[in-house]
Amino acid sequence: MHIVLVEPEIPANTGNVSRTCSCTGITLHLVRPLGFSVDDKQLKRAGLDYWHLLDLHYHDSFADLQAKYPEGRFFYATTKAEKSYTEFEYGPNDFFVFGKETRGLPDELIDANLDTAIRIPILPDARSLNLSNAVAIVVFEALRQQGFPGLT
Ligand SMILES: C[S@@+](CC[C@H](N)C(=O)[O-])C[C@H]1O[C@@H](n2cnc3c(N)ncnc32)[C@H](O)[C@@H]1O
Repeated sequence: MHIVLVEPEIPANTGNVSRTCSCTGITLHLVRPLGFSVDDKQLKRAGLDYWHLLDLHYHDSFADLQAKYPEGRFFYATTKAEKSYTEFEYGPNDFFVFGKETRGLPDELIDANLDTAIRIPILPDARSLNLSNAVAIVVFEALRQQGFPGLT
């Protein structure tokens, strides 16, 4: 599976997501521009000593990434989705796309992909979950559905 962070801004969040990906064998894609340097201390600290396990790819734009994976099925995590993340059956070649901390995913991207936009239920008055927590919730549902492949 693949996690895509579109223009992440907070290094500790990307560090946490890196660690989740390292521990589960999920590929991480970072779409530029990033709001931090990849040498950032907070990024490294959150990822601890798991970096050697991480399959990490950088892309100059989301369109670039999609062009590299024409067979991929893309799910878009957003509070604006109508469907819950539990409504789909996920597979090993799926991509899960997450937006930046301040603004989320661009409206045009969501509007063009409403059929595979997924929402984690939260209270109506709450704005959103933390990015790295949202990633962990979705990833572990997808892994659970597939019997936690290769994990003990
Ligand atoms: C901090 S949130 C962005 C908040 C932004 N103000 C917004 O309204 O989208 C960062 C990312 O985490 C994911 N996220 C956070 N809460 C979510 C939820 N309840 N359902 C689905 N995705 C969520 C989305 O991918 C979002 O773009």
